[in-house]
Amino acid sequence: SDSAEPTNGEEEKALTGLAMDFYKDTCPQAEDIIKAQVKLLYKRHKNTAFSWLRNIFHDCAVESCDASLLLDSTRRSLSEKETDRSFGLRNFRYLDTIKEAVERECPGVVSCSDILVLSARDGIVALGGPHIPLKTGRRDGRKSRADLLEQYLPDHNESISVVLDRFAAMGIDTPGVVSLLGSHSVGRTHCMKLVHRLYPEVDPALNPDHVPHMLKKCPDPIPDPKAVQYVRNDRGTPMILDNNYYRNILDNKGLLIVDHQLATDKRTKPYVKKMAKSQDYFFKHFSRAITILSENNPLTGEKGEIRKQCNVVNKLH
Ligand code: HEM
Ligand SMILES: [Ca+2]
Ligand SMILES: [Ca+2]
Repeated sequence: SDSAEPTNGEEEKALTGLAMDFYKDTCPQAEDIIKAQVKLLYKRHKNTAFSWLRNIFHDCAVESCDASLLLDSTRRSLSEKETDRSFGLRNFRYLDTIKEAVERECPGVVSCSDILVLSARDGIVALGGPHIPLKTGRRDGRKSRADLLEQYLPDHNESISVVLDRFAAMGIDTPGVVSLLGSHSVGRTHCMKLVHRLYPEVDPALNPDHVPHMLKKCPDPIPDPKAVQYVRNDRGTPMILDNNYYRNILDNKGLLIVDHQLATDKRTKPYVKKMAKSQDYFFKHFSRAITILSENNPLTGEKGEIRKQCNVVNKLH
């Protein structure tokens, strides 16, 4: 018979520790406050939405969605933010703004990891992407995972095999990976990560029509790491999370080696083509993959803590 019990919030919590609207009793306004802050901050600083989206990858894919990404360096440990893989991550101060707004209503209740995930969710909507219902109830970790980071985050020139393996380990399949890379439909890439495709010779895989623009934006073979020199990831619709990325990479205008490989590898190319044709198909897989990513190995129950300030762990008394 089909008499499966409908699951309610309590049962959900018992299974994964995460639940829809986890704070409904302890801070019912939490999600509305976050949404309102995201709207306000996005209006003033559009590119903070790129950061919110990138954060969910850089936090959740490294062991756990535990806000380890947000910790500052201490005398004893290097922060994840200061590693090479994190190059270009920015706008952390606006997450602090959101946290402060939530703390004013409900001090000590809502975790930085949930704020990180919900700001990504609401940021995706601001960028024109899908609304993705996501669970909450994550707690914050107490240590930087800078030492493990390279095991989890693929580099810009990684092979597709390695990329697929790393995401498969989190339960994300091939179309899921292809959809997540669609995030490179917004934002920018610094010349630091691009010059190896331009100097000493231009990578013949690059579309010759795209090269003059890249050379103009990145005129130095060895860019000053402090200079803010970059190329926009998607020249067509740089501020919108849409499927234009897939048309770019099929047209050999992908900036990173991984972007280019995604459009040429026989395992990923069929999905790239489908996503280039159908925004709905892209959004469907993107929503599913973001959900899985956001539920990667959370700290729940008694584990971890609710950080008071997102960039430092709580003091133990
Ligand atoms: C194989 C996996 C990936 C690699 C190697 C990769 C690498 C990079 C690199 C090198 C940049 C340029 C950073 C800069 O120079 O400022 C970048 C930008 C970006 N990435 Fe990825 N990425 C990957 C997957 C993802 C995923 C899964 C997401 C989101 C879920 C994402 C979101 C973004 C966003 C939004 C930007 C633009 C950031 C900005 O404008 O500040 N990336 N990525
Ligand atoms: Ca983490
Ligand atoms: Ca776009």
